[in-house]
Amino acid sequence: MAGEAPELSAQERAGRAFPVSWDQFHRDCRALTWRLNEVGPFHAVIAITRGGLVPAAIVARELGVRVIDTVCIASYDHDKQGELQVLKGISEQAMKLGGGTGKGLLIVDDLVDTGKTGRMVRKMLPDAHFATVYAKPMGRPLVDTFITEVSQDTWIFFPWDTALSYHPPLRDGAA
Ligand SMILES: O=P(O)(O)OC[C@H]1O[C@H](OP(=O)(O)OP(=O)(O)O)[C@H](O)[C@@H]1O
Ligand SMILES: O=c1[nH]c(=O)c2nc[nH]c2[nH]1
Ligand SMILES: [Mg+2]
Repeated sequence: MAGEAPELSAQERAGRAFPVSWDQFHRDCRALTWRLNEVGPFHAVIAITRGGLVPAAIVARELGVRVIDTVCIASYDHDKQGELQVLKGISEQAMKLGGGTGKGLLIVDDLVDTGKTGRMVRKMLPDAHFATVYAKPMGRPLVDTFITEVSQDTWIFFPWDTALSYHPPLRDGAA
């Protein structure tokens, strides 16, 4: 409708930016495994795709877990949150390893934001341990182990979504 303000994306609403480099992400994943090592051992890692794939690989390597499964969920179209869609569920084999309830399984994602994605996977595996690298306050209660909390109005920029680019100086005309 004419005159109506365009709907802001979750990223635009966030306001603050938290860019994460590959180095930083690797360090944060390693820090996460230090904590998880106190909780395990785990029979398998379940990565929430796609964001959970990178931390799942690092965590599984550090913890010596070789069984990795995925639960494929789509919600954000770039930065707009829509209805959750389960594109692929947890495999029968991984379900069996977790005794049907997820006991001894480790769910890994890059972050929890509103908690919508995490809540859906927790329902599938109520007894699993849920770990994320980053957590925002709304999703935090769902997570068993995480490394860094950022405010709800922060958008995290992951290294696989970004590239180096020119950044103008803070003061006008200083370029
Ligand atoms: O707590 P929530 O508000 O549900 O948001 C968190 C989820 O959003 C992102 O995934 P996304 O749906 O963008 O898909 P992707 O992992 O394929 O990028 C992120 O990787 C988490 O899985
Ligand atoms: O790259 C991302 N950064 C975020 O902060 C976020 N929250 C939900 N989904 C997200 N994706
Ligand atoms: Mg995701």
